[in-house]
Amino acid sequence: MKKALITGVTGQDGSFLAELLLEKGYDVHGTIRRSSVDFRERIVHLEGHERFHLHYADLGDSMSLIQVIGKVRPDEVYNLAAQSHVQVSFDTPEYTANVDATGVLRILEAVKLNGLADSCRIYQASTSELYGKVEEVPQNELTPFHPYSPYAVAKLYGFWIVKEYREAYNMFCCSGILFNHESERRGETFVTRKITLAAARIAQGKQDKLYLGNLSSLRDWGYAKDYVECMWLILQNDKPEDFVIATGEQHSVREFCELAFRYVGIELKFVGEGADEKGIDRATGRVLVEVSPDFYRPTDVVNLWGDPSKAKRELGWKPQKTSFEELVKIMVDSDMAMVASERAGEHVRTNLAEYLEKGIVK
Ligand SMILES: C[C@H]1O[C@H](OP(=O)(O)OP(=O)(O)OC[C@H]2O[C@@H](n3cnc4c(=O)[nH]c(N)nc43)[C@H](O)[C@@H]2O)[C@@H](O)[C@@H](O)C1=O
Repeated sequence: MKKALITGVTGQDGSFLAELLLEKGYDVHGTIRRSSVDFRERIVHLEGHERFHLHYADLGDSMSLIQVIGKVRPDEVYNLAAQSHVQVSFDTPEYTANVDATGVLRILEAVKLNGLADSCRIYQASTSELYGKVEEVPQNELTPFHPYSPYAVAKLYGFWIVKEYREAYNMFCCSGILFNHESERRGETFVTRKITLAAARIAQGKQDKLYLGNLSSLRDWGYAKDYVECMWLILQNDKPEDFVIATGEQHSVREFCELAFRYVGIELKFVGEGADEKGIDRATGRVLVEVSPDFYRPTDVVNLWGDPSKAKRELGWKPQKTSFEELVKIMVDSDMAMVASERAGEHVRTNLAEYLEKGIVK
């Protein structure tokens, strides 16, 4: 039985990957951080599974990583833990560098120090943010990087240190350069989930308005559940290599918004430009979407569009298994049900949604 260790198992990708690896018969170990609030919501259904195990560890703490890797002795490590919010990285740049850059080095060294350099395969969660202020469209594995946020600069170190350990020590370590990938489990402060949650709340009379930043920003959005399959495929490949994972399709934040509101029965019309742009309900004339400069970033990445040809060709991966339209529908349906339900924990989300609405949390 193969053993996998997933850092960041409580996140969107970690939880989907844990499910996939359990289905494939792996013994799955995940690392969690101590927190006074419970953030195990996405994995609570896996707890109690005989092949699912949790350990305390932190990417900022070498000793914890050396210990957990020494104890588990995994065949595969998936390093998905990160401070993953780009806007937050402008407020916490040093923390972001510690976790997203040096944290990757700590994982590599922990594997090496435990004598697993020849046997353990390592997947590093890299990102389309490396392309940042893009130098070509669409972006593939040969496109030059131009990171454009503290998050992206930290992730660039992660990418290069993985490449370095592969070449210097012959380790099987690879980066998946994943473009934006979303789902019903996406954190509520990323733009897609912020929109689907707000659309559901507005449709059910629980929120008045949605405040967003740059509506013209373009992204290549895929379904996270499809993308974790590719993480696994990258580690099953004959040789360690880096891959772009994307759908090959591009949409704006505005388009995402229009579609999400359409699914809850509201047709939006966008009028105005820049910070004055508004999304108006065609039926009632109510302004439902407004732009708030609070959500502008000091430097923003505005034109991401991935070319997944290499992953298709060499891994047999199928992009767009779930289409853009299906993705938005999955997220809206889930949020409509969640907002309508009175289930435990709802109050926590309600408060967060109110904070989002007021711009207290980005
Ligand atoms: C691949 C990459 O994907 C994610 O990073 P991200 O692309 O920054 O994701 P996001 O959903 O925060 O922003 C997308 C775009 O949407 C614009 N935008 C407008 N209005 C709001 C707004 O109100 N909130 C947010 N969050 N963004 C907004 C914002 O300015 C940006 O241009 C992370 O998983 C990251 O870890 C990662 O690696």
